[in-house]
Amino acid sequence: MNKLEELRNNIDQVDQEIVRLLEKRMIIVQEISQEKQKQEITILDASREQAVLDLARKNTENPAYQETIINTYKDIMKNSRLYQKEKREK
Ligand SMILES: O=C(O)C(=O)C[C@]1(C(=O)O)C=C[C@@H](O)C=C1
Repeated sequence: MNKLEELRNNIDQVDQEIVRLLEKRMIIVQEISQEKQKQEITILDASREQAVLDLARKNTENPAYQETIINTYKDIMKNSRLYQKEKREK
């Protein structure tokens, strides 16, 4: 295996874990969504999103990766809101 293939194999393994964890996160999002619907709470909670971003920043060890990881989290939460919105419309 050449170096590029080997590195891409490493990414595939990490991605497998990421997908597993994202699915785990979505199961919780689904439960939160139902609970917020029951309590008639809006989907967007800006202060909670800020807290999630603060924690992600704190958990990032290498400052060089911070911006990328924060942007990824913004995307994750944007899609989490989209999922919740689509569920409510059904
Ligand atoms: O914690 C919530 O209330 C959620 O709906 C979950 C979540 C998230 O994906 O982390 C999504 C939307 C909210 O704006 C805040 C956080």
